[in-house]
Amino acid sequence: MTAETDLQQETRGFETEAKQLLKLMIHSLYSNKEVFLRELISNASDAADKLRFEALSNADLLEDGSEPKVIVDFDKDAGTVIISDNGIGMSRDDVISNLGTIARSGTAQFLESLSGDQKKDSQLIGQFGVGFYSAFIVADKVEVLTRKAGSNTNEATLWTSTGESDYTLATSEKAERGTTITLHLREDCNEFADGFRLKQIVKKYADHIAIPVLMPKAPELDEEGNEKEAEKEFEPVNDAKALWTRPRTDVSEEEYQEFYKHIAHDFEKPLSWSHNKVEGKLEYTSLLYLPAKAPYDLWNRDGARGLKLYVQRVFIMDQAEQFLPLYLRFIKGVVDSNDISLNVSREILQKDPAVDSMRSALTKRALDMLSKLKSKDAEAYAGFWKEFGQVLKEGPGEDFSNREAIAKLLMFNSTHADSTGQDQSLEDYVTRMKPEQEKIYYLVAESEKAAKNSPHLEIFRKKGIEVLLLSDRIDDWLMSHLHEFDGKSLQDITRGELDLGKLDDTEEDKAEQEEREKALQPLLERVSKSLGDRIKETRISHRLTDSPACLALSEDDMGAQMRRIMEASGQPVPETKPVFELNGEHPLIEKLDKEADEERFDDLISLLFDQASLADGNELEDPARFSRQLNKLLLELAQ
Ligand SMILES: Nc1ncnc2c1ncn2[C@@H]1O[C@H](COP(=O)(O)OP(=O)(O)OP(=O)(O)O)[C@@H](O)[C@H]1O
Repeated sequence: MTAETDLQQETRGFETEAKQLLKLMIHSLYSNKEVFLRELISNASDAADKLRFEALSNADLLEDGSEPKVIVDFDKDAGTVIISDNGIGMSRDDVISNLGTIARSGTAQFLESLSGDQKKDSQLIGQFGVGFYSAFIVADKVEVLTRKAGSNTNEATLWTSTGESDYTLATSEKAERGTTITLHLREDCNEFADGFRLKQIVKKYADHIAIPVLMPKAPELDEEGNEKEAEKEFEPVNDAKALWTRPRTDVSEEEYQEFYKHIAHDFEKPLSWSHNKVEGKLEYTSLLYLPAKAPYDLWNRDGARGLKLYVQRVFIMDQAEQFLPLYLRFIKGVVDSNDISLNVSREILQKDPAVDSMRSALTKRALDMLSKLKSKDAEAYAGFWKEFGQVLKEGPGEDFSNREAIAKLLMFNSTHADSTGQDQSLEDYVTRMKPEQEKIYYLVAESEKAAKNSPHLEIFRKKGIEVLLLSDRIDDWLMSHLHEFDGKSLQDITRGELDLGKLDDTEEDKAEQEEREKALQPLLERVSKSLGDRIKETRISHRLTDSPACLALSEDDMGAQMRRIMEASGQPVPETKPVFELNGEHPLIEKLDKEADEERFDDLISLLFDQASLADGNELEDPARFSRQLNKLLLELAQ
C-alpha cells in the first residue's frame, strides 16, 4: 500500500441502529439465506437505472459507453462470490452514508417493534427491507470496491467489514465505473460458491431484471473429463427485458411475484396485481401491485409511497406520488410513459395534465383491482382489509369522484349474525334490508364492544333491523363524507329524533304513543330543569326498549369520536350538549315521575344522565359527584 493510500485509510464504527439491525437480520433471515443475491442484484440494477437517468443530462458519465450489466462470479477455492455492476457507483461520502448508516426514518421505532420471536421478526425485517446488509447472512467479510461514474480511476473507495462493529475505508483504484462486491463466505455457506447453485438463484430472483445478469460459462471438458484451460467467458442468464414491457401472457406468476419483491423491497408475495398497456391519446404501461402486508411506515403520511416512474423504459424516479392519491399509498408498482419528457422533475409532474389523466386512470385501475379481489377471493380480501382497510377509509373524503366505487370496497362490523370483525360490505347490507326499509343505519362508538352494547341498538334489535357498527378512529370522519350508497341514505342512529319511517309502528300505535308522551311532559320539564345546562333538551326516546335513558346528538353536532380525536390533538372543539332521551315505558322513569323529594329526584336524574354518558364511552364531567351520588343511593338501599 502506498503512503498516500495509508493516509486515506480509516476505521469507522457502524451507527448504533445499523449494528442492531445487522445482528438481528443475520439471525432472523438465516433460514432464507439465498435472498442476499436478490438484494445485491436488485441494488446493482437500481445503480444501472440511476446511471442511465443521470447520463441523460451528462453523457460523460457513461465513460467507455459500455452497456449496463451485472456480473455474478465465484471462486470455489477462495470461497467467494463476486457481484459487480457498471452502474452509478459511489463516492467515499456516498459509501459512508449508504453503507455505514441506516438513513431511514422510523428505524428506531422499527427496532423497538421487534418482539424477539424469530419468525415474526424475520417477517418484519422483510417488510423493513434489509438490502445491502443481507450480504452478511452468508459472508463473514464483505469488500465493496466502488467508483462513482465520472470520477477518476484512482478515486475509488474500498469498504471492508466483518459485519461486527466497524468497517474500514481506503482510497483505491478501479478502472471500470460501478461497484464490485466480494463476499467471503462463512464456512457453512460454501454451497454458494458454485456455478450451478448461483445460476439457479439468479434465475429464480432476477429473471425480470431489465439489464443482463452475466455468469461464467461452464468450462469445456477435455476427453478425460478435465476442465480445459481457457479464458473465462460470461453469458447472460436472464431475459434482461423490462418485465412490464412484455405481453401479459408471456409473464409467469412467479415472475410477477419476484418483480414485485424487487421493486417493493418486500419479502412476501403480493396479494394481487394489474398489468396494463394503454394506447391512444396517452400511451403508457402500468403494473400495479397490492402488497399482502402493510409496511412499517404506512401511518406516516409523508413516508415512502407512489409508483416507480419510467419514461420510455428509462428509470426517472422512485416514489412518484403524483400518480396515485394518498388513500392508495399502499399500492406499489411501475408506470412507464411515452408522453412525459425525459428530464421531468417532481415539480413539473405536478403541473402536467397528462399526469392528471394518468392518475385518474390508475386510481380506477387500483380500485378495480381491489374490487376484483373482493369478488374473487374473499379470504385474500379480508387479509387486505385487515392491513389496509383504515387507509382506504380515507378515500371517500379525499376522492369525491370515486366515492361510490370506494364505498363498495368498505367492510364493516354489523349486528347481522353478530359478526365479529369487519366482514360485511354495504352491498351485503342492502341485500338484507327489509322491503319497507329506506335507510342504511349505522352507529359509531369508541370500541367494538361499546358499539355492540350500545343502548341505541335496542329498538333495532327488537325490530330485527341491521345496524353497521363502527369503531375505528377514522369512522366518524369517514361517515361525514359518505352520505348515501346505492341511492339509500346513511343514517347515524344516535343522531336526531329517530324516525324509522315505514318501519315504525302502525298509526294506532303512534297515536297511543303521542298520548303517553303528552302525559310525561311535566316530567320532561322537571328533568330539564334539574340538569340545567348539562343538556340541550330532554325528550321521550323511540330508541330504547330495555335501558331507562340514553344520550343523542343533534343532527349537525360533531360526533363524540371526532370530538375526542380533536381534543387529543389539542384543537379547539365547538361546545355541544347532548339531548337526554328517556324511555317512557321503563319502570324507573314511571317511579321518577312520582318522586316528590326534589333533592332525591336531582340525584337520581344526575346518576341516570352520567350512566347514559358512560354507556356512550364518554368520560364523566364530574366523576366525584357521580360516586358521591351513587354511594348515597347504595347507603339508602343497604339500610
Ligand atoms: N451496487 C450499488 N451501486 C451503487 N449504489 C449502491 C449499490 N448498492 C447499494 N448502493 C447504495 O446504498 C444504499 C443502501 O442500499 P440498501 O440495499 O441497504 O438499501 P436500499 O436499496 O436503499 O433499500 P432496501 O433496503 O429496501 O433494499 C442504496 O440506496 C444505494 O444508494
